[in-house]
Amino acid sequence: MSNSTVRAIVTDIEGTTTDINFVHKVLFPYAHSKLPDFLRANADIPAVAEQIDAVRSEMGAPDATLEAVIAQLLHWIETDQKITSLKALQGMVWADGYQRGDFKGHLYSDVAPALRQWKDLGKALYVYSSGSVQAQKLLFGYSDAGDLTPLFSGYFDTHIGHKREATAYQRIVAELDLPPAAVLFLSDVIEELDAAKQAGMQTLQLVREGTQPGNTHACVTRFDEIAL
Ligand SMILES: CSCCC(=O)C(=O)COP(=O)(O)O
Ligand SMILES: [Mg+2]
Repeated sequence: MSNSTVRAIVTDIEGTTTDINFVHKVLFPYAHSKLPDFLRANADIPAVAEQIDAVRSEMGAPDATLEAVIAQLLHWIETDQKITSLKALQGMVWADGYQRGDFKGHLYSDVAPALRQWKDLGKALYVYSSGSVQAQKLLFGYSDAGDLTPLFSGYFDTHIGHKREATAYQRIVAELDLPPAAVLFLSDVIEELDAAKQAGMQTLQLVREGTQPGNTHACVTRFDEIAL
């Protein structure tokens, strides 16, 4: 058992556990190519219809045709918008890709061993990503290190709030029922770390290849440099 003050760890995905290139060069293009036909085929399924209506609402166009909705979604993918309805629909499309073996969820080689070690030390592990909870479970469930979902106690997406807003982190610590200072947030993005720190959480920046280190949060380049 560890004596560290950290009792729970909340990790970002893109740029933290996972190469940004996997998200931008594999997942986003896959969604871009498959989403139009997925929507045309499944628009009447209630879970899909609900997200299509949410897109219309986000567009401020309640009567938008399905083709207009598709065009909007493709534009949001191209411009990497973190819009909850887009993220939900992407998760549905990626499910097919993972299940068919078109790709596996990329994890840096240091991630799975560290997660297992932290879990063995009694730390509760959570994910917080702009990707939907379904997309998070798929990435860790079909990861290139195997199914890591049993390691996690919970998942948060933009339903809890946006990642650059302190209120999202306040809600997460309330859900965890822990003092904020007992929760460590890991991310590559300074604005996310700033928001988590503002909520009272401990923070660490992951400086993976291509990430610019900041000077307001402690930095590591790999999960195995994190001593708990
Ligand atoms: C959950 S895998 C897909 C990640 C994603 O869609 C995304 O927008 C990345 O967001 P993050 O908050 O992990 O940087
Ligand atoms: Mg990130």
